[in-house]
Amino acid sequence: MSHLNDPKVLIALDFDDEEAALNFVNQLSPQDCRLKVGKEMFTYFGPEFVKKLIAKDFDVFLDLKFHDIPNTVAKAVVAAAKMGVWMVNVHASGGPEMMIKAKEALLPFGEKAPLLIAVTVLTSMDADELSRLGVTKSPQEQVLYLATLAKQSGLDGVVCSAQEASSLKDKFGKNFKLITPGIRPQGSEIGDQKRIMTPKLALENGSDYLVIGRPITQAEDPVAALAAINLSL
Ligand SMILES: O=c1ccn([C@@H]2O[C@H](COP(=O)(O)O)[C@@H](O)[C@H]2O)c(=O)[nH]1
Repeated sequence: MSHLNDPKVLIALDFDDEEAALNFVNQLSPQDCRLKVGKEMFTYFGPEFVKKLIAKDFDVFLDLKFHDIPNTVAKAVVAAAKMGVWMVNVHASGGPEMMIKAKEALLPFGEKAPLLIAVTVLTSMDADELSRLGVTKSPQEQVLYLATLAKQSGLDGVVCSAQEASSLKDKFGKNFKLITPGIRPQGSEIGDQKRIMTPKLALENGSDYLVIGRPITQAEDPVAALAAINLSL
């Protein structure tokens, strides 16, 4: 279900221990955050774990970043929709045909279809890393290029960094959702993220949802860390 107060923080539940993750989740309210399940937890604990979170009334973003041939990706997003997730994603670099097929596959779910989002350029990548892939555009230009393909393919929004959010909001309007990982409250460890921003600035820049993992889950008091972030917004 979608909550009336539309919590902005999507907590990245990157745990290798299901009990520890559920102990943490049991201290949270769906009014204060949504939850993201990514490749680590899904690979360990699968759809049953996702269903446990949904049963606790949380909106779940299934962050599996599908990238495959159109038929396979379309079937995978249908499986996600049947699980009841709120949001699911694919890689924009899988191409327009793949994105269009995925969107079409969700049509039978009507209003219950999850939001379908395309990953543009990972927030762990900077210009150097992109150039190692043979991409000579800047991260900003490449994000804009892939976001344009996603928008033209009928997707609901993109994953990008908050550094690109204001230009994407200006170009695509308020209904095209911008999901931004690489969020780092002042003073927190940057880790492997390259294109970062604080939670407050990210929202001011046009982010719709802030994906935050380690600054919350690795904090001494994760519940207090979430509360402090929500208060700062
Ligand atoms: O471009 C992307 C896409 C996805 N992610 C995911 O978000 C979280 C970020 O966690 P932190 O601990 O806050 O760095 C993580 O699950 C990634 O897989 C991303 O970081 N960047």
